Amino acid sequence: MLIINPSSGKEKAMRYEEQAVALLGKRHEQVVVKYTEKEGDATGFAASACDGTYKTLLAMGGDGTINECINGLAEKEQQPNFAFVPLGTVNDFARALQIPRKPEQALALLEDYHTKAVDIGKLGDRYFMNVLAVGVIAEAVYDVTPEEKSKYGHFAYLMEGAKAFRDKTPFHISVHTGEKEAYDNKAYMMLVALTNSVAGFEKFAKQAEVDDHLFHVFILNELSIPKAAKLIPDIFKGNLASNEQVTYFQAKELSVASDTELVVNIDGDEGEPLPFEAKVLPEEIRVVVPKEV
Ligand SMILES: Nc1ncnc2c1ncn2[C@@H]1O[C@H](COP(=O)(O)OP(=O)(O)OP(=O)(O)O)[C@@H](O)[C@H]1O
Repeated sequence: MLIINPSSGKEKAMRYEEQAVALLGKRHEQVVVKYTEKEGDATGFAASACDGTYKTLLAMGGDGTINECINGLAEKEQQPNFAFVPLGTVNDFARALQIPRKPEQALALLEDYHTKAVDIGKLGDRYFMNVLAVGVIAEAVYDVTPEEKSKYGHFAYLMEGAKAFRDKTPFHISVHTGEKEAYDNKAYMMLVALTNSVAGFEKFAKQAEVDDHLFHVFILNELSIPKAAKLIPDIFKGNLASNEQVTYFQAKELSVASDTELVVNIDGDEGEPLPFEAKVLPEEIRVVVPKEV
């Protein structure tokens, strides 16, 4: 099955349809093409590709479309392998899996066809492949307009994030990992990363492997202006875990609560209000990746 979000990546997806169908046709007897029209379509199509007759699901779209496909595939018994052509602005999942961001090169992976089983996360009845976020950055994401996104790419998020920090107010958050209390204090932001790449910063969680069965939790627990100056280079260099304003730990499951009204951001989209529980589903999705990954 080929799922195309015709609106993704400045309408680039349609240009690659023919090439994608030809490549899939070399390996498979039949190719079914589905076009999304609205939110939820990709999830529905991906779920229908788990009926046992499909061997490969190829998606062409941004992180939103990929997240939707994962929501259709997760915890299904007869999952096809999942391939994708990243056509969004940020493409964190592609960065984490070293899937080329040039569409022709991403499509070429279908000729070599290596797969890797990767972890995803589950929160309530929703699944995610990249990141959960609580706090200022999470809210800043909603303020980024499509125009800013196409003009500044992932730096648009950083700019909104920096603006949000001006009006900083910490909230209280308590985090349990299984039975153990891992954090119970004030925080400005919490990020739970499954992959190294967050908001386009490939070293953000450099310790994260796509199949390590772990959440990598970063809590910004302090925010003083002189120290904040070190935060940005630490994000670029991958030293966030050892930054003195950051508490870092790993977990297989999390339960998170706050006495402030907060909403968790799931892979860049607005999710549920706190509290929430989340767990890793180890090696849940088989993704077509470059041989060396
Ligand atoms: N035909 C369509 N026209 C407009 N919007 C669509 C269509 N089909 C799906 N969508 C919406 O597009 C969203 C996903 O967009 P996606 O993230 O894949 O691409 P993008 O916006 O180009 O990527 P990015 O956000 O990284 O820039 C879906 O959640 C859905 O709401």
